[in-house]
Amino acid sequence: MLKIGVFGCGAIGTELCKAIDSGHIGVELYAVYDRHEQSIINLKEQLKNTDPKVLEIVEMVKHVDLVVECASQQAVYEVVPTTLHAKCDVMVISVGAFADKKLLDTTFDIAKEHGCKVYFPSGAIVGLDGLTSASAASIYSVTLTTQKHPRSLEGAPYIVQNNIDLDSIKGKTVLFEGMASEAVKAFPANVNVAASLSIAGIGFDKTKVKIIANPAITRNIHEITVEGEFGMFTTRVENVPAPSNPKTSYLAALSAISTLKKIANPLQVGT
Ligand SMILES: NC(=O)C1=CN([C@@H]2O[C@H](COP(=O)(O)OP(=O)(O)OC[C@H]3O[C@@H](n4cnc5c(N)ncnc54)[C@H](O)[C@@H]3O)[C@@H](O)[C@H]2O)C=CC1
Ligand SMILES: O=C([O-])CC(=O)C(=O)O
Repeated sequence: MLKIGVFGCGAIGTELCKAIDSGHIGVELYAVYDRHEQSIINLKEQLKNTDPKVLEIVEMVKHVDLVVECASQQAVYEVVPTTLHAKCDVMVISVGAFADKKLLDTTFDIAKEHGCKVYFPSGAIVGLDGLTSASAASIYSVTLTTQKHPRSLEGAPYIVQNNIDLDSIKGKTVLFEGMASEAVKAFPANVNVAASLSIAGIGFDKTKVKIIANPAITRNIHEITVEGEFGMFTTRVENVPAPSNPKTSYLAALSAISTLKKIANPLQVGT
């Protein structure tokens, strides 16, 4: 059975570990890690059947087949190279880190050299299957429009640096319009989805992103429009936020769970 290490015991890591613990995925939860001990304790309290070891990444990769990074863009710099050098596969949730072209290129090179896989789940968006299919021919444009409640944007570097008072936003307000390369740095905990779109499609410097604060909504809304040689499609998802982290959509946790199921399953459905 595939041995899994989960790096990051927050909203996504906890849902993923609970799903593995339920026995429905068919993989073994071998180890977990978080820089906050309390997050590990909280996660472990929710497991009924397994008691994973707590191992830092350097130790974790000696024992597992696949590491799931669900921590932060900063963690990707530590977790991904260490995992691949140990000849383990890695699933990355904080995909925005790969706006750093050097990191993306290095990751590709190490993975290729060691015959490892790097998985980027669809996360909180729908439509990556269509974009992946469409990218076998020319893609003309990819646009992401994200709407979140102002509370979900708290602490983002863009908000802090521009002294934006989120409490004063009373109606639907466009806060950011630009390319994915800037968006994932400006809102690192809000639009990692822009990074997955960029990697699947036409890259970080051509994928357009609009971020809207909307105090009237309770869900995280992501709309995607893709135009290309294949024609055109639009998708829209209204995501229920994860209970313990309103920045994150519950669908992102489900996407990590489903990607793990896909890895463990001999049948592969979808693009
Ligand atoms: N690809 C996608 O569609 C989505 C990606 N995300 C990203 O996934 C990641 C996880 O999301 P959540 O579980 O909601 O976050 P969270 O904030 O609930 O949990 C993250 C956990 O990782 C730990 N952590 C962060 N950096 C660390 C480091 N360098 N070393 C050790 N532990 C570290 C934190 O202490 C925290 O317990 C975040 O980067 C988030 O922005 C979130 C939603 C959708
Ligand atoms: O969960 C979401 O709605 C999207 C998100 O936070 C991200 O992509 O970082």
